[in-house]
Amino acid sequence: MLGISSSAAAAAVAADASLLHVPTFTDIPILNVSALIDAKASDDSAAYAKAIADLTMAMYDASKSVGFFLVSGHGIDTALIDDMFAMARRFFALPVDVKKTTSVSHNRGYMALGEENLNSDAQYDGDIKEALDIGPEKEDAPLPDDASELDRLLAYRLRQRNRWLSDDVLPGFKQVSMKYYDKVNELAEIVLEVLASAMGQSTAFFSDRVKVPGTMGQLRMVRYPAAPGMQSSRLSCGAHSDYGCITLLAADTPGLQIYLSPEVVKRHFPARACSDLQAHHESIKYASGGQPGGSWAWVPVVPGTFIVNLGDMISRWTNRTFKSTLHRVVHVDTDLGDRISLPFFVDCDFDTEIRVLPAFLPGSGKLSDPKEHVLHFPKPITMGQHLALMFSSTFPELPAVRKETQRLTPSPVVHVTLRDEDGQEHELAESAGA
Ligand SMILES: O=C(O)CCC(=O)C(=O)O
Ligand SMILES: [Fe+2]
Repeated sequence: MLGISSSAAAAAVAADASLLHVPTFTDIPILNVSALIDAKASDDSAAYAKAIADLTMAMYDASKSVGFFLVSGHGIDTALIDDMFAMARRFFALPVDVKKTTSVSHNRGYMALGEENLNSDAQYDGDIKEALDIGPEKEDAPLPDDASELDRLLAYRLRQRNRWLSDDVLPGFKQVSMKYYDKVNELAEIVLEVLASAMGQSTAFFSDRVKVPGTMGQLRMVRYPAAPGMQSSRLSCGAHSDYGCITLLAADTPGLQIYLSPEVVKRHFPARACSDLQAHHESIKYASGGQPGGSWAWVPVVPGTFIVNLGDMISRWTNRTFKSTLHRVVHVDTDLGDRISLPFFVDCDFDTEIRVLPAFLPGSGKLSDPKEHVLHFPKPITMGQHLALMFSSTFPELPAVRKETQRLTPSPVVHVTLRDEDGQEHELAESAGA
């Protein structure tokens, strides 16, 4: 199904029309990874090298232009994906009190409607969604003795063990969830090998930064009730960029919108459509490098594909050459029922240092954009520092984490050097999380 159904027009009577009248991004890049999966399964190193080489340029282009693409040929059984959606629906149909018994801490367990606000600058209240977060079931890697205080805080706050309902309440839920987790995690590893190659690195770049394989994924099940009267001041999911490396999303109902840059709008939409587009001048923050003058666009639901997007860490490693694109969810169409989506977020270990790669340094880097003269992130940051800063802004009731993060991150403000066309340097200060 592409875009939004016609009955959304009726809902638009009540909803803020500018949220709905955006084009559908039918040209979204598609990467077929089946040859790569076959090469890995048969341990054929020549076929593996060829498959990586064949996908590298497409990944580079998709990452540089939109930071969003579809992955097809992924080999994950449709029946498993369908089971996961059906299980998620059954979970959300349970009474809130029962769902709440799985709540552990942020990023694990149940999160009630309105609890998270992904754009607290623009939304007066939390996202119109409820969710369940699941981490790896394998025993988390114990923290090393010399783990920093910040690592300990994050492990405690964000990475607790899953708490399951008893099997009588929801038979098979844990089994299906973990099977799905493992399969999507395997796919994530494959996509990250291609992404590493597009970043000019060895294909093991990301796996080298996860000490215990499979421990840095987070499966989220989300239910968005249709909200016909939706306004831009409160969305199903507020505009945000993802914080980590990549997200693999399964969705069977439209609702996801991404913010396309003016260049992508010009390239993909005819001039007439262009002039009709809404220009959204929201405050654009995070590492997305979003600019006013672009447009929101629906991401089409294409059966048999995962929607993949890059997170802030990739934007940092590549000095914003690869995009960590703003996105949001708008679900007003009651005829479509509740919207269920299954994002799978993949990070690296908390102590991973993110420093702009030499290949992406402005001026000298062989993969950098020749038009780019600014080093956006002159100071490295660790994955953990970035996550802590982001979570403390999206969960307003986490003042303790915010305070602790500020205490444990001695210099959250970094200085950015801007070079103008005459070669003059200008110093600006920015938050390390931005
Ligand atoms: O549900 C969706 O389509 C996207 C959700 C999302 O962007 C997120 O949870 O980070
Ligand atoms: Fe997201």
